[in-house]
Amino acid sequence: MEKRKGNQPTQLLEGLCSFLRAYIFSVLSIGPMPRHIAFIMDGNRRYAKNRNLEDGTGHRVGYLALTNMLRYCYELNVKYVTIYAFSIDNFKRRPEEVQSTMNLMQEKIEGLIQKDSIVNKHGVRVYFIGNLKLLNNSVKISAERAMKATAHNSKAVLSICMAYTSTDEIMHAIEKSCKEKQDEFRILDMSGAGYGLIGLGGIGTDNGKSLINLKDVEEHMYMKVAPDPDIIIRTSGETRLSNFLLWQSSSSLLYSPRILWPEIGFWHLVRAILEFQRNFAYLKKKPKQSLVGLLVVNLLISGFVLVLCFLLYRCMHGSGLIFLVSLPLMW
Ligand SMILES: CC(C)=CCC/C(C)=C/CC/C(C)=C/COP(=O)(O)OP(=O)(O)O
Repeated sequence: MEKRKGNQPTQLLEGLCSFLRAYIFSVLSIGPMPRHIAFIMDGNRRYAKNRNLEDGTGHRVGYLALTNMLRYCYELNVKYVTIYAFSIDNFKRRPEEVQSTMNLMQEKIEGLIQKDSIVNKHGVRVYFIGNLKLLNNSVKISAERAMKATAHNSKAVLSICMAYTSTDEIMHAIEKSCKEKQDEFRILDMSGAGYGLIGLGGIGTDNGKSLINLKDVEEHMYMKVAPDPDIIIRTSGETRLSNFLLWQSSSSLLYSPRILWPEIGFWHLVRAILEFQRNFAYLKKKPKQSLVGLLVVNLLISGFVLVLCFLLYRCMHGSGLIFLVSLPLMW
């Protein structure tokens, strides 16, 4: 009984926050919305180091930040989310560190399979993207189980890039495409039907046609499960892509807030989307639209947030005067 009473203010606050988010999201939706957001979750170890926390704590807090981000994305109806969870280069870290990161990943992947997990709650299908052969056996089995367990979910797609780099993805796609073409030739060779069906003069001939084309390669990219990302968010202020989605990011907005991944929050996502909307015409090569709509969106969000903060402050402290005085500092 006591427990329920103690939880009431928290529940009330949570309800208020989700109402506030719903309002802001509906205002944001006036503008063009991203279909696919990708995250480079940079700065987990630095977060722990800056706070003298144990090794690995940064990644645990980082996972909490990730679940919040996913929730906001799904509330916003962003259908595709991709995360850079572990790069092939990360295997070069100290073996104990790699092992403890893998243990954490496995624990979290197992968590995704649970009925009440964030992905099952929102009907999200999970894909593990990358050279999964490089993962240790138990993590690989968990990843495969999670893909199978969520295969019936169809509302959204979460791509978890593990043992991934873009160069590896591109090499893999080219190798697969060449192998596929070689197999086609072999079958035609054996049948004696000639190469007319695939429009080529056979292996080794130079008739001006490529052996493989763009479509073949794209067909074998790991990331073919999602459209190209509209926004890539990389924390810790870094503006490099670090071998992440290089093939897919030619028209993506890169947003790099100067915070470490565990510190990422709702407002960073809102800012990234506003930035995407501001640059939409440039990114998508569409004719420029009037900025009035965006201005209205900004004003509506800012006005609403200010009024709400003012009311909250009044409820908690009796007077809103200090709030109004400290407003310029907060903004
Ligand atoms: C379900 C699932 C797979 C969850 C992933 C959880 C999670 C937060 C992974 C982060 C992994 C990672 C190597 C981040 C980069 O930070 P860093 O370690 O490079 O930190 P630094 O930038 O401070 O060095």
